[in-house]
Amino acid sequence: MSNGPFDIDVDTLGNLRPISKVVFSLGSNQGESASILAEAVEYLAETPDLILVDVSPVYETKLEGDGPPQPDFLNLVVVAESTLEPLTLLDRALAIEENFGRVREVPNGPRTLDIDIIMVGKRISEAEIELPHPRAHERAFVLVPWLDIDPDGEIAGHGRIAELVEDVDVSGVRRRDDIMISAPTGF
Ligand SMILES: Nc1ncnc2c1ncn2[C@@H]1O[C@H](COP(=O)(O)OP(=O)(O)OP(=O)(O)O)[C@@H](O)[C@H]1O
Ligand SMILES: Nc1nc2c(c(=O)[nH]1)N=C(CO)CN2
Repeated sequence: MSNGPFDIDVDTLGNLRPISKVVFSLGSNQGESASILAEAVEYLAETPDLILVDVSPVYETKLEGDGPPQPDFLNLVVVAESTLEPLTLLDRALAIEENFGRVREVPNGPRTLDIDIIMVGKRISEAEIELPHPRAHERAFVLVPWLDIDPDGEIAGHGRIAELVEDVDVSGVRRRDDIMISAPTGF
C-alpha cells in the first residue's frame, strides 16, 4: 500500500504507481443541491484507488463567468490522493454527473452536478482533459473552499492558492456552516 500521501504505491504485481494529489471542485445549482453534493462526495469516496483526504466547507456562490441568469450554486472542494490516471478520474467524474441526470442542454446553464478536476499531481493536459483546470486559478468558488482545507495548496503554473485568492472577487461567495458534508469513511 501507500508509503504516505502523494508518494508511491506498489500494486499486487509489484509495479510502482505514483500517488498523485487530486483536487476536485463540485458545484450544483439545480435540484436538492446539498444532498446532491453529499451523495457525490460519497460516490467519490467509493471509487477504488481514490482516497479522500479532506472535504471543504460548503459555500453558496454567485455564478462566475458566462451564462444565462440562474440560481446561486452550492460549491465545495475535495482533496484526495490516487494512483488513477487523469482520464480514468475524468470518466468517473462524468459517470457521477450523469447519475444525477446532468444533461448539457443550455451552454453554461444550471446544472444538477458539475465535477471539475482541478489538478492531478503535476500531470498536464492530455487527450480530452485539461490540467491543471485552465480557469481554476481565477475562480473564487474554487480557491476559497480549497484554501480552507489546504492552506499550502498550489496550482502548477499559477502559484499558491493563498496568494491567488487575493486577486479574485470573493464578494459572491458565502460559507454555509449550516450544511455539513464530510467523507463517509473517516480520514
Ligand atoms: N479538468 C477537467 N475537469 C473536468 N472536465 C474536463 C476537464 N478537462 C476537460 N474536461 C472536459 O470538459 C467537458 C466540459 O465540461 P463542462 O460542460 O462541465 O464545462 P463546465 O464545467 O460547464 O465549464 P468549465 O470547463 O469552465 O468548468 C467535460 O465533459 C470534460 O470532458
Ligand atoms: N458560482 C459558480 N459559478 C460557476 C460554476 C460553479 O460551480 N459555481 N461552474 C462553472 C463551470 O464549471 C461556471 N461558473
